[in-house]
Amino acid sequence: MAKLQKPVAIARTLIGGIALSLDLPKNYFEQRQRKPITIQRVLRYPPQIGKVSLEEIGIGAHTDDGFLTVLSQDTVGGLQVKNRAGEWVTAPPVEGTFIVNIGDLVQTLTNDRYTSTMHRVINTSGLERYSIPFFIDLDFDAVVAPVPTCVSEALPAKYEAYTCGEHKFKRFVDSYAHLKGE
Ligand SMILES: O=C(O)CCC(=O)C(=O)O
Ligand SMILES: [Fe+2]
Repeated sequence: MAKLQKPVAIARTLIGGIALSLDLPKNYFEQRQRKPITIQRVLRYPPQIGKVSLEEIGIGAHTDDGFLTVLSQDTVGGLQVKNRAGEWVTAPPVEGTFIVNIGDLVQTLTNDRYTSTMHRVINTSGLERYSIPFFIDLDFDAVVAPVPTCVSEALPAKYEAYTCGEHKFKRFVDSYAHLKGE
């Protein structure tokens, strides 16, 4: 439990900061996070040796489908992040720090002012890698649409409203080929 408290506290602080950065009250998102969907996972990446096909890497290129991800990784490395210029850059482990990814919900809420980070893991270190991502979303039925301060006549809303649960479900189905079309 103690281990979970740190990412939760970091996420809460950052979520307040994101609201303030958008000229919204600090607790703006908390009103939609009374019982937010949260998941913490432990991931193990076996080492990959030789020529690595992009279809068979540790975790393929994706964005996180929630609000924020607070990730701790061991010292092995392998996480890569796509920057705005479209280049893959490494996100090396830095002791005592967490990596924070912006998720899809923030991209919609901010009308693309903040974009969800494309990232992937390729573990060619020859060692096992472990990471522990903590995902925090909104309430299942929270409505997600661009917030008023990110919409103007010059910058109309780019997204139709959807619920957090709808988006998570859609992304879940999209990531498993056998569930599509059911
Ligand atoms: O293991 C990592 O560094 C990233 C994990 C990740 O991107 C995910 O679980 O969504
Ligand atoms: Fe991810």
